[in-house]
Amino acid sequence: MSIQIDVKSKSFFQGKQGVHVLQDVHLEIKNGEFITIIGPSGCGKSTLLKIVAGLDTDYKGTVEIDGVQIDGPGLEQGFIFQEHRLFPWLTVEENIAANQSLKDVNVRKKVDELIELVRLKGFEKAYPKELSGGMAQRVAIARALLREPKILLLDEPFSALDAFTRKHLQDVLLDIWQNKQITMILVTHDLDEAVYLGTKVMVMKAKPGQIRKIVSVSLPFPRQRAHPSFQEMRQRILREFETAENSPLLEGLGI
Ligand SMILES: Nc1ncnc2c1ncn2[C@@H]1O[C@H](COP(=O)(O)OP(=O)(O)OP(=O)(O)O)[C@@H](O)[C@H]1O
Repeated sequence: MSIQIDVKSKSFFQGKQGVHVLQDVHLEIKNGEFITIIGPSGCGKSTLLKIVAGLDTDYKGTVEIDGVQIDGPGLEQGFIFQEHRLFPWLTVEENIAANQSLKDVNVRKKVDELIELVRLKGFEKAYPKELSGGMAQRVAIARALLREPKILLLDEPFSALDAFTRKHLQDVLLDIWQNKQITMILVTHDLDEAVYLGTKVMVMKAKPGQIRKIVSVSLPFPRQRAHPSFQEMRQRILREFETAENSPLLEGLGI
């Protein structure tokens, strides 16, 4: 599904104090694209994602999915948060099914397929407390996919995980994107992750949050992090941050 984002402005008000978070964010995302968003802390990445998810409708402008303006959360959009938000009292398969019955043959079939897709076979009956962080996040991804969203919105989904698990889940996500042809928007603080996954990397600037640059990444999948063309792309995006206003991000990248 294509997404037309036209956010003219977004502010938060606390009492009479207003924080101007987003200004003139215009972006067209084509069906099947994988957009990664990167930018300094507080520039409004999560706010923008919530607007596209229909979780925040209090802004000036419009967001359209396939030409239809959204006014709240819909079945088209799946949302994956930084923390997995699983129900601790439900097993893996029950969490994935959520409010649908596993006794329904169709639901059972879909849950089994998803367990296979997120590589959790053998853990169907496990409870969240028995899972690693990476496994729990895979359950959360499967749960979001059960509703067959056409758009998946991911807000720093792997940031709490160790580097090895993170790389593994990046590949799981690419598998899903290639198999299901879902339009993806992923917010990250990790430049490597942004370049590894995105068909386009959107670089934001802060105060107010705006698009600084959209860089197309035409490297073929699966991408090789050590390849010179990957490193060149990484450097090119990094240069977009080479201004004082974006220095907090550079610190976060350990550069
Ligand atoms: N519900 C809210 N009420 C008031 N202010 C908010 C609210 N949510 C976000 N903000 C403010 O809006 C700005 C943007 O927040 P947002 O979480 O979208 O940034 P971000 O780019 O995702 O940050 P980070 O990279 O640190 O997660 C911040 O200044 C934040 O304090």
